[in-house]
Amino acid sequence: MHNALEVRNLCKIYNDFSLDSISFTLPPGYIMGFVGQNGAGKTTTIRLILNMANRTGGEVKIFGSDNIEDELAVKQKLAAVFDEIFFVDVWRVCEVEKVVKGFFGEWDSGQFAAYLKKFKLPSSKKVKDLSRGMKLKLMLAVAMSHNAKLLILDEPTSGLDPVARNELLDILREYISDGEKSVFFSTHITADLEKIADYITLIDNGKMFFTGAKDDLEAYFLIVRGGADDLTDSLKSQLIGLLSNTTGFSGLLLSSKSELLSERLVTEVPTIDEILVRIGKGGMRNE
Ligand SMILES: Nc1ncnc2c1ncn2[C@@H]1O[C@H](COP(=O)(O)OP(=O)(O)OP(=O)(O)O)[C@@H](O)[C@H]1O
Repeated sequence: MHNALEVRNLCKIYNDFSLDSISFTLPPGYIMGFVGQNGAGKTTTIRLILNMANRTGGEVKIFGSDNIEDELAVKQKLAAVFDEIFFVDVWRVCEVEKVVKGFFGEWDSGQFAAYLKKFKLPSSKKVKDLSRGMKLKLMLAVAMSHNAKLLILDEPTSGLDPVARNELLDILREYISDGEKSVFFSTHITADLEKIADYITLIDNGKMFFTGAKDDLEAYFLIVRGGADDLTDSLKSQLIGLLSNTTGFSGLLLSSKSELLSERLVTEVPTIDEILVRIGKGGMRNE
């Protein structure tokens, strides 16, 4: 069986930013969270996957098909939802279907009506009069009503209240429950990753930092704490997000570098939040 999404050595060069050899694999039936600081290159990666920007190098396969050579076939298999709504303000909810269904080969009217009902979307309201959460639900209803096998979402939960966020996570979990569909979503909200992501890909300043199962991410790093005298030069050069003062230090270390640790140091398993915060502070980079 093909992977839902395979990204290999994806590169994009802008004047002042390079996306450098991004690679990851998402199997069918799973959810992958895509994380990294502001400006890390998440939206750029998503735009390249969707062939909305020209890549400098690398390849993208969606259910085994190339995203450029087989673009038409690939587009029927995927659905994307961005932060901004692309429906015209004056359309009523009930009119959206008439306009969008022509774009998709396998539009399912019954499914769309079921989502409108489930999401409690008032069919007579105009798009401009919907709340942010309602607009997002409307975009999701469209995205999930044409039998797409891969749903790609760019920061879907940002700006939603906790109740709407939880609802969305439930919707995504239900969406993949048949084992054939997959979700790839970028986010800054680590609680969402903890709740629903099976896999995580973490990029930093356009470079790969980690990709793999969520549980492996936490095993991939250690938080190291020790007294000021225990901070050797070799350890210091490998620590990410080092915080130090006259009494001691703490930092993030790749578990594979644990040979640098002495018995006097204390180690802890970091949360995803801690990993992101430490990476944000800088230090050693995965070259
Ligand atoms: N069309 C473009 N032309 C030039 N530079 C661009 C273009 N699009 C994005 N960039 C640059 O690429 C870098 C990565 O931007 P991108 O939007 O991919 O980051 P991001 O990880 O999605 O950030 P955020 O979390 O803030 O949404 C930024 O430095 C941005 O200025």
